[in-house]
Amino acid sequence: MIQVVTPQHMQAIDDASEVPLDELIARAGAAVARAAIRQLGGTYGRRVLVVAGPGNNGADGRVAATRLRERGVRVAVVDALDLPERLPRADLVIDAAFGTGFRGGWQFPDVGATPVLAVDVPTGLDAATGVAGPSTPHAVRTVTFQAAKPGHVFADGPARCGDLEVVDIGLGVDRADALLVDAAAVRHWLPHRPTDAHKWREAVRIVAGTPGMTGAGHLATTAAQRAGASLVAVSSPGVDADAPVEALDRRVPGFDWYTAVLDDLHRFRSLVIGPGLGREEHTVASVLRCVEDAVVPMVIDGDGLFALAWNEAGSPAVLVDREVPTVLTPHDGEYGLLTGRRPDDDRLAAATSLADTTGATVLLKGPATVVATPGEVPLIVDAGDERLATAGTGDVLAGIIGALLARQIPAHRAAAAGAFVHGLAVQRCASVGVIAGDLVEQLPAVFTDLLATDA
Ligand SMILES: NC(=O)C1=CN([C@@H]2O[C@H](COP(=O)(O)OP(=O)(O)OC[C@H]3O[C@@H](n4cnc5c(N)ncnc54)[C@H](O)[C@@H]3O)[C@@H](O)[C@H]2O)[C@H](O)CC1
Repeated sequence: MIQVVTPQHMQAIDDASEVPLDELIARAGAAVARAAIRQLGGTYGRRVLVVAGPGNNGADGRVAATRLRERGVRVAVVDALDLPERLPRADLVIDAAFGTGFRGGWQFPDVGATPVLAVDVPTGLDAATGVAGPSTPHAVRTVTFQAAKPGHVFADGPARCGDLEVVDIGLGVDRADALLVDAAAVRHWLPHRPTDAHKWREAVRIVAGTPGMTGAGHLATTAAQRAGASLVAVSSPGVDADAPVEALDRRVPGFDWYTAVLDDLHRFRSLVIGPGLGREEHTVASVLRCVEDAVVPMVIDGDGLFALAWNEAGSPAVLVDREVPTVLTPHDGEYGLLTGRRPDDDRLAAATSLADTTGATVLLKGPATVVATPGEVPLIVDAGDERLATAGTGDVLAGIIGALLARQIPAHRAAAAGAFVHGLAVQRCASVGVIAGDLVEQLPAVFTDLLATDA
């Protein structure tokens, strides 16, 4: 997994390093020059313009300029604080104006259609949050050093950075502030089905869907099945319609259904509760009883999160006493319900603080999803895309995580692996018109490919 380190932490790592700054800059600049040559597809006859600022980012760019000249590239360097009226023509612009030390108020020049290679971060992109300033260029590639920064993965970061290259310049990272989840990690986390498997061994209990919202139960159930649950029993309170044929259809009344759910919950390995349950007072009461008394790991999603938020004592009070893992899956609005405030730009901090106050694993949904668990390094999943922003995809994610919990994967990894395969599933779908059920259909192939790949 790629390490993610905040800019402040990276500064501390730099300060503590025995490698002199000049040497770090020499290594950084050489890496930028190599990336530029790859981007140009050669050196002969190529022209590069370096926009170099007054700090270390500019110094990286000036070293790159020297290296490129040594390789025969025609290089012009312009001072970011003294830009000429007309920029020299070039095949590639290297943005070495400002990096993590940028404080705003400077405009990157208009370079038209010339591709931009950014050093560390495109100038104006906040390396801590990914929020771009008004003139931040859209780089085709960004070369950063030693570790990715949160700004590369959140908010405007991915669109402004282009392809991200993380180069080792010889700094020891003492600890990562987060890790970017990749296929190798998820493959490593997935257990093999034991030869003595039986259908109750990885059984998932689902409470989802109500009259008019029956799709939520269906999607969570089929997702859990396709993510490897050996058996799924589903209840959609008050619904008088068949569950998917392979699932156990546990019909429960619209009120006080918690007794029926808790009755034989010990036979299951996880409980998914919340999708499409509605927000009635009696529903809140049943959800809370389940959260208090459920003896298995659980995923609380959608209206289940609403129920937590409307508990008079507050959600932390219900959750901290649970002795088995809990995964909360809020989007920003649900996070706001739970905490009284939507997450701000620092999404790592937002997810971590909710995890710390509740003791739960928090999966904060977004274009880059954050998974935080007390005592664990936060995980970031950026496998999905905007096609996931459609009705029912959250129900699918909850079902997948329920299955992974039932397969005995620890909650932190189950949540991140769930988000990762959810993202891979959408990558296999059509570019337009994707519906949540399409993701479910892709899951067996996603798992098969993940397990088959060498790495
Ligand atoms: N471990 C690493 O990742 C390394 C990264 N390196 C590079 O160093 C920069 C950060 O360097 P720093 O000098 O701290 O910051 P900047 O170069 O971004 O600029 C600071 C410089 O600029 C002035 N300034 C800031 N904003 C403005 C503005 N709007 N107008 C005018 N002047 C401004 C500020 O006053 C300072 O003088 C990092 O991004 C990497 O590229 C090194 O290679 C070492 C290892």
